[in-house]
Amino acid sequence: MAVYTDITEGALRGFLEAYDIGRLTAYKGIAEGVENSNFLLHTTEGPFILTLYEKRVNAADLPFFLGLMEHLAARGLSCPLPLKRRDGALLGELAGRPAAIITFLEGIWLRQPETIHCAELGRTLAALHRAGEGFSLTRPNALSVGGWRPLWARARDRADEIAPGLRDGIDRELAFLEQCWPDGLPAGIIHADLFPDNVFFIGDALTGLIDFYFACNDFLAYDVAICLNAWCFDDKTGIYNGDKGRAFLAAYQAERPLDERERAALPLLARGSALRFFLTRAYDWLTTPAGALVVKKDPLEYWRKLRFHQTIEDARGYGLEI
Ligand SMILES: Nc1ncnc2c1ncn2[C@@H]1O[C@H](COP(=O)(O)OP(=O)(O)OP(=O)(O)O)[C@@H](O)[C@H]1O
Ligand SMILES: N[C@@H](CCO)C(=O)O
Repeated sequence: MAVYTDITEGALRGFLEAYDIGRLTAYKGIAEGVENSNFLLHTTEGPFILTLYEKRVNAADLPFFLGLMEHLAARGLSCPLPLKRRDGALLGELAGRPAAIITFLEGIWLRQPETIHCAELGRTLAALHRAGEGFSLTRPNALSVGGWRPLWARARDRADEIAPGLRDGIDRELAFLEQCWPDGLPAGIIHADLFPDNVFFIGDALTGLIDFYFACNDFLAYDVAICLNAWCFDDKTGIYNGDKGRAFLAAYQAERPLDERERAALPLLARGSALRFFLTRAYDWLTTPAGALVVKKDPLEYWRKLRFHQTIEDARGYGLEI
């Protein structure tokens, strides 16, 4: 559930006076998501999404996230557009939290994406990378190689409670990745959390991307590796699906071919991105109190994916034609 901060109708109506979006006719909290509080609003002008930014989002990053959505939407990417208040600001305050209204995107996210959806994703990820060019603000990726050790330090001592042997396994992997992490790959704006729950479809057509609150500047191929992890493994068996991987990579490359260095780095980037999601999940797993309303995500799913990537010698292992 993700309504951490409740709002009253009176406060909401007051907040909406700063906008030009018609009269409020209904609103309700949205249960999905774990980071922020989201509400679906209906006004006489249509549906909108209201987001109250919670503690894990650094308020200093909000101009980057909101500005980025504006930049991408202006370049034709289908993503929410933050609405300007009458005073021109994108951000206001509601119930003591920074708050913004963004446009509503039609579509639903797919619990079991198929090969055709992975191809749509590849095409759109490349479009996102192209559309991000020229965005004037920057935000380093706090969850890339430099951020992993501090995160690990907060989970390491209790890691074997998740599964015996994890502490040593992750120690070794982290040391290896810190030593071998590539540098100088093509970089730009990445989404950094493009999981199926952040991608909407109607039928087989991709209608838009949401949740840019991990977006940052990093290697573009790191985003590719995140998607291989999040989209191309079979949910039930945990086995890598070469058809999905091939379709995703071919569609991406049709719009933005990976260069030789990116291809060579793909297995490492896939290991790193699996470690990144393992670490945040492990931390949450160990620190979220029992009985909390948020559903904890399984860190071991990402440990298993990481172990698979350790066996991959080159990008052909993911279905990339070389
Ligand atoms: N622009 C939008 N149009 C339609 N629905 C939206 C939009 N933005 C958010 N939603 C709905 O709100 C839900 C939660 O949004 P979102 O994933 O951004 O929340 P979050 O708490 O920041 O997420 P996460 O836990 O994935 O980091 C989505 O699954 C979707 O149902
Ligand atoms: N997509 C992340 C959650 C944070 O958005 C995960 O599956 O671990």
